[in-house]
Order: sequence, then structure tokens, then C-alpha cells
Amino acid sequence: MQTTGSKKRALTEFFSPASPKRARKCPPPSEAKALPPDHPHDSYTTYPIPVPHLPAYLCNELLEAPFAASKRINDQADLDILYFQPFVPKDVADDLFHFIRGHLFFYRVQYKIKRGSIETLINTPRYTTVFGLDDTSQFHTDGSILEASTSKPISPNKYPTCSPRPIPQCLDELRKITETFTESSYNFCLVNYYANGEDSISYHSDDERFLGADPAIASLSLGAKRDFLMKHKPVPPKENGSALNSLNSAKPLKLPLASGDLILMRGKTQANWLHSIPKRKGGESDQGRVNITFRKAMVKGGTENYYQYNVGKGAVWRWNVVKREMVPWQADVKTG
Ligand SMILES: O=C(O)CCC(=O)C(=O)O
Ligand SMILES: [Fe+2]
Repeated sequence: MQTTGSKKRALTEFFSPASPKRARKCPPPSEAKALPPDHPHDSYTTYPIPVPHLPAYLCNELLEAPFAASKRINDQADLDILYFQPFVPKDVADDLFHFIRGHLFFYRVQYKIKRGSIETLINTPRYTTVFGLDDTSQFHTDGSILEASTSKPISPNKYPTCSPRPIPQCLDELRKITETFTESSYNFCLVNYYANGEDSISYHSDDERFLGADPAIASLSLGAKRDFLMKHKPVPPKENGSALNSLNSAKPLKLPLASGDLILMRGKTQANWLHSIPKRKGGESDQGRVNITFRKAMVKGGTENYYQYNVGKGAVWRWNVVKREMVPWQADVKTG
């Protein structure tokens, strides 16, 4: 592991204890703070409900990020990770967690896969939502979509399977600060909510062609600590005997991602490594965890893929502060 400095603050600052101005005067809230009736919101025809802006105090706190220097993890073949531990301090991360869980809308996506003649229904084991648009298009301020090359409205059938949604301000503030400190640009924001230890993401790599070669993917964790496991993709037998071969039997790399931590996976990582959040019994996982990834899709297939697998066609789910769980949005309206 190596340590890299930040463009913004002197390296020595990162290793000193949190400054007294960070001390919280009251205990962290267990829910999103109530917002005044005139609080600004983002509202588009493609959103089922408006999404409030981040309160000014949270925007100001984000100006302090990153809170720790990044460590570079590149001591294994094809691996290149920057680990900000943390990127935002825990109290700010916990407020962001409650804000995002309390104000975004989520989905529990089902989709079918076909292997040979057998079709299987997959239930995504976590809540998901997504915002953004690939590089060939851009949003007009009203949320309609323009061709990036001409700034003219897109043909109505450019995205036949989905209705792309602008990134709401509350996530866009995080995107911008993440861009600065990871030195990459992003046009997509995917959000996962793991309600408890039963929710998970199985081993996969984010190596789709629509992300281009060697994609940079930034991933911010908020809420409960969960293990992030990484293992090298199986090395083909013809390479047996090579130094890479020992990776096939190596123990997975485990990053215990805590509230406020950010990792950047870059370079050859997606092409060669798999990652997962495995199921866990009890512990912190029951308090819920939000994960936000920022990515850059180059072509329209990326937009269709992300909306298909993170929004889908099913019910909208929202956090219910009384029941302290996600409930289908229509039921939420009826039961208050
Ligand atoms: O929740 C996480 O930390 C990982 C999420 C992830 O790998 C993904 O959304 O592709
Ligand atoms: Fe992933």
C-alpha cells in the first residue's frame, strides 16, 4: 500500500486527529432531519416523487472532503484501488445515509435470464435506483434529453426501454466532489440499499464494454459497515505455473467498508478482478447500508442496461419512518 496526497490539503493534516470544530453538539439523528416546507426539490416528469436538495450544512461539510488521504492498494496483479478511509467523516456520512435512505425512491428489480432453454427469474437481493445518461446525450434543464453532438432533442426512440432521469442535486454534489478527488469524470450514479445482512451483491465485475477500457468506478459507503470482498478472476489453465496461478487459490481481499469510506477501482481492476458484498448474519448490517457508485457510460447501451437492472418495471419503494422499513410507495401514501 502507498499513500497519495491530496491536491487540496497538506498531507500532515490528514493524519492529525479530527479537529475540535468537527465535534457534534447533539447525538446523530436516527432519521433524516425534517425539512422546512419551502426546502428546494428536484422534480422531473421521470421522477415518481420530487427529491429534496441536500441541506446547506451538509453541502458545507462536503467542502471538507476528503477527510483522510487515500491509500493505494496495488500490491497484487492487475489491482489498482484508491481507498479513502474515510472520504467524509462518520457524523456527516451518517447524516448523508439518513438523507438518502429517507428521500430517494428505490426498486426491487426482477429480471429473467436464459441459460440454454431454461429461463430463471432473478430477484435482485437489494434495493436499487439509478440516475444519469451516457456520453452521447445530455439533459436539458427541464429533464428532457438532447443529442450531445447537436444539442437538439433526441429521436423519441433513442432509449426505447427506459426513461433516463437527471442526477438529483443531493447526489450530484457527491458526484462533483468525488470527481475532483478521484481525477475522473462520471455521468451515472447507481445507488444500492442493503436493508439487512440478507441483502447482498454476488461476485461480479463492472467491466461492461459500454464503460470503455479500464473504467474508473468510485464507490461511497454510508451507514452499516459491510465487508467488500475481492478476488482475481480465474486464471486460465494455460497460464498454470505462472505467478498469476497462485491467485486462483488466494484468500479474497477483504475491505471492511465503513460509513464515509470511498474506494476507487481503476486501471485493470475491473477486467481482472471480481467484487462482492456477501450476506452477513446480524451485527451492524441490520441498520442498513447505502452504497453509491459513480461511473461513466460511453454509449447508449449503457443507459439502457443501467435502467433495466436498477429501475426495471416494478413498484417504487420508499423509506417509511414509522415502520422503519422500505414500503411500496402506493401503500405508503395510503397508510401515511
Ligand atoms: O455495495 C457495494 O459496495 C458494491 C456495489 C457494486 O459492486 C455495484 O453496484 O456494482
Ligand atoms: Fe460492482
